[in-house]
Amino acid sequence: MKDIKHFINGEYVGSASGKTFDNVNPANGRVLSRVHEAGREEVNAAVNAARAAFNGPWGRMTVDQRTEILHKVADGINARFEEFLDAECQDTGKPRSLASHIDIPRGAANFKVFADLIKNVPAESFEMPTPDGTGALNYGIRRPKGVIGVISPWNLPLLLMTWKVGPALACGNTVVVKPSEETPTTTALLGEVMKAAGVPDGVYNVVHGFGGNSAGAFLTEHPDVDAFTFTGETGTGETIMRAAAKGVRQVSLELGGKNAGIVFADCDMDKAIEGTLRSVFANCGQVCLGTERVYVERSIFDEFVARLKAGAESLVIGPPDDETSNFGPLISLKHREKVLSYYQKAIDEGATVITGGGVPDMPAELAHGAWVQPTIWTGLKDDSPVVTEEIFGPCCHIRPFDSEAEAVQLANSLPYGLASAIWTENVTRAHRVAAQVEAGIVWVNSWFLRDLRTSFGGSKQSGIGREGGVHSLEFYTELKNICIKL
Ligand SMILES: NC(=O)c1ccc[n+]([C@@H]2O[C@H](COP(=O)([O-])OP(=O)(O)OC[C@H]3O[C@@H](n4cnc5c(N)ncnc54)[C@H](O)[C@@H]3O)[C@@H](O)[C@H]2O)c1
Ligand SMILES: O=C/C=C/C=C(\O)C(=O)O
Repeated sequence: MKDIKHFINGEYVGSASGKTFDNVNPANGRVLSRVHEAGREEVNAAVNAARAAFNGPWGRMTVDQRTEILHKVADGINARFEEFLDAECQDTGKPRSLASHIDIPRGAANFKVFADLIKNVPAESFEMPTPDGTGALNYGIRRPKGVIGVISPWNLPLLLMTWKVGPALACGNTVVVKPSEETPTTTALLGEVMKAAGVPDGVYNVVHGFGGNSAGAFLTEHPDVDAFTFTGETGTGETIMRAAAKGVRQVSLELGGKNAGIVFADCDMDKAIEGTLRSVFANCGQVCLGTERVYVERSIFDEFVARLKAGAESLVIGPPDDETSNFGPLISLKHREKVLSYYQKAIDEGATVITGGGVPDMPAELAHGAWVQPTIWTGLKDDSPVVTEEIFGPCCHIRPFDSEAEAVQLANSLPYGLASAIWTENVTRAHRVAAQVEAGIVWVNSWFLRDLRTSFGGSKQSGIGREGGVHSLEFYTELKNICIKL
């Protein structure tokens, strides 16, 4: 059985305690590898290594030297594309067609984009008068923050981890990464790529383990980490924020959502169906940006529901190695219990189950996998937990609306505000509604269309701060003003 170890100061090391946990393939329930669980000792070693590399070789490099190495990291991911793809698909069960188009290419792009960006950020400067007439010049310079703690989730493991590590390193920081316990493999593999690309030892460190009372908590409690960047559940974000408060450390939080899709009668129905299908069911519904509430103008409600049902029923459920499959399992049996509890709640509350609602029949070799059916409901009340709480599964509730104002009010009715998708061919309406929807990201006639230079993040309980483009550089650097009296 393969062992997955921590990556500390350029070396793979096991846990002193000898403690390990199983990494399970959610498509068939088989154990893929044994993962070492970090104690305080390993976390401490990783943070110390990161600090030494920050004060040492990485901190001393020029921006050109650093960015050249980060391009090599991206090239290294691409050179080992199939290995990354296999690892990601086995850890998550997601279709190869998805991971080969999104997860792994974005893993590489996240290094290239921020390596290029950092070379092109202008600095601000202000000239000012002084009473003696000589004047003064103010100018800003950016410096890396130091050691960054990166805590990432399991749904897009390589993509979401590199989305943070790419800009953090480009800005000259060093990192200690705690990947999700469900998906440790690509984060571990990246250590080999870093080493081969010439990233100095200690710049990229990885500790494995769980959240509370394990590697995650030990990392956030460590006093020598300067800032934390986290993607995951809102409740975990609150816990991390509390830990970061000690020592007044900054946080960037990309949290949960309960995203609304708004479909107007003047939409292009083909586009709205195709986009909504993706936004509800891609990655088995485990995308933070995914749509779980769909509001449809009443005159097209029945047609929309019928066509989304047909689309959901045409999805091909299967494991990653089945090339025809485009719908994989959930991440774990534990997560399936949560999703199925909402499937039951919907029935208890009198929903009309348009399609799905249970567990699909799978062949014997996949019977222990975390499979669920793509599911659509109608008829629930607006305050049902199925409509107000993030399920993070392949399901949505569809509800009719009668006016634009009602659609906006419904979309804004929850404490989350991550993303929204609006479907209309009326460009004036698109601008008007997009401006009113309370979300950090609004797509019009598209979904998950990403330009990495744009801001990314959530409002309300969906997060704090923005990453992407210069916004990432703002988080991963400290801006200093220098005032020179002339
Ligand atoms: N806003 C975004 O960009 C975005 C993107 C992807 C996922 N998400 C959200 O992530 C969630 C799914 O991911 P998940 O289940 O892995 O989230 P999670 O919060 O359970 O775990 C995320 C990470 O935090 C760690 N963790 C858990 N408890 C911790 C603690 N007390 N201290 C330190 N670390 C701790 C976990 O081990 C894991 O590495 C969903 O809510 C989804 O909406 C948000
Ligand atoms: O599941 C959440 C998806 C997040 C996507 C990004 O952070 C991104 O595309 O940069």
